[in-house]
Amino acid sequence: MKSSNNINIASRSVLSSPGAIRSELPLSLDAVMKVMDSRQEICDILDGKSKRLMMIVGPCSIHNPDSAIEYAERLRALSEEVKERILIVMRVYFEKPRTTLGWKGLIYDPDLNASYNIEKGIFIARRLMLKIVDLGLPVATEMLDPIIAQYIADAVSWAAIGARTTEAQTHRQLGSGLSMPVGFKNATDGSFQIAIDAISTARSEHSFIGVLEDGHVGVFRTRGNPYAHIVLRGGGGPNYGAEHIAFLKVAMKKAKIPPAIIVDCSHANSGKDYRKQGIVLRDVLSQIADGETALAGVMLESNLQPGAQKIKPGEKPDPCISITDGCVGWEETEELIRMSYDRLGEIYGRDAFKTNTEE
Ligand SMILES: O=C[C@H](O)[C@H](O)COP(=O)(O)O
Ligand SMILES: C=C(OP(=O)(O)O)C(=O)O
Repeated sequence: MKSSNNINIASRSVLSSPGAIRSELPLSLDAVMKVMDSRQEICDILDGKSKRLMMIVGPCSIHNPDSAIEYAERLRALSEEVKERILIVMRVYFEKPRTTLGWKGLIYDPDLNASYNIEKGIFIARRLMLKIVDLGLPVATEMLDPIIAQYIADAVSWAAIGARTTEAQTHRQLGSGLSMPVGFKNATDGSFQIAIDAISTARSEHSFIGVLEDGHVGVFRTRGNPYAHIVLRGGGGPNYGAEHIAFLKVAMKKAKIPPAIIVDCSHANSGKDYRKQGIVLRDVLSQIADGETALAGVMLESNLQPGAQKIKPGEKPDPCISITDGCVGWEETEELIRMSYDRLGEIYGRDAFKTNTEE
């Protein structure tokens, strides 16, 4: 029969519902407590109640679950050592927003060969997130597809809305209903007004259509997310300098948004050169030393090995090197985190952090 529909659809298939996958891979009570506790720690940092620096650290994208676990084990051990002054949250990114075309992340294409076994990708991603939570590391991820959020959000402590989607109503609505603090990136051209608008929007109530636990379509009514905040990622040059922060704070005040800012040391802030992330981090720490209290956290793109590689058809990529943006390697990651720990001790004095460990 002639149809006016699905002209450009090559095929469709059923995907297990969020509820089905979540009950096959449930979050234990202990994991729920860990997620809730770390979300609260992040809120305390964003509120300025805790002087700790949040460091969101990890691969640009995960393409090999075993390497991600090895990375998480190292990061977990280090996070224990620095926890008095730094809250480490691991970047566990499974969805990549592309400028044009490219691999879209482990959830979309877990076999890295354009076979797009999305159901397999969701299982791998959720299993991995649960393992990382069990290890004791809070998880950060980008929420790109609003439906995918239903499959993984319960394991996530900090969410990002990326530069390419911050302006979208869909993502602002999604952010308004997320249970964890959500960071909106500034636009790819470097302007931050769309992020400020996104934050005000996500802090408000919304009604929209989404997918329910059982896979049916439903209407969601949200309360608004009081912990929507900004992430500066640069664009057309860096935007983390003291002059940018001062300018941004005026705009945030005007929009009645609390002054909590995260600086992404990668992307356009490093000119996409992973070796420059340390420069950004050091600048942020200097601003904190100069008395800037709005800088709540930083993001570092880091992997077991430094740099990036291209996926070659028919070849397995090195499991320890990024297949998206270049990352600092483990050695430099450790150095940067330890340097930040020492610097924060110098800035605030050792006693300033006591309340965080005496709980
Ligand atoms: O963080 C990753 C990338 O910067 C983002 O996904 C865009 O990548 P692309 O410009 O290579 O597509
Ligand atoms: C895609 C990312 O960043 P942005 O949205 O800032 O490009 C990312 O952090 O992986």
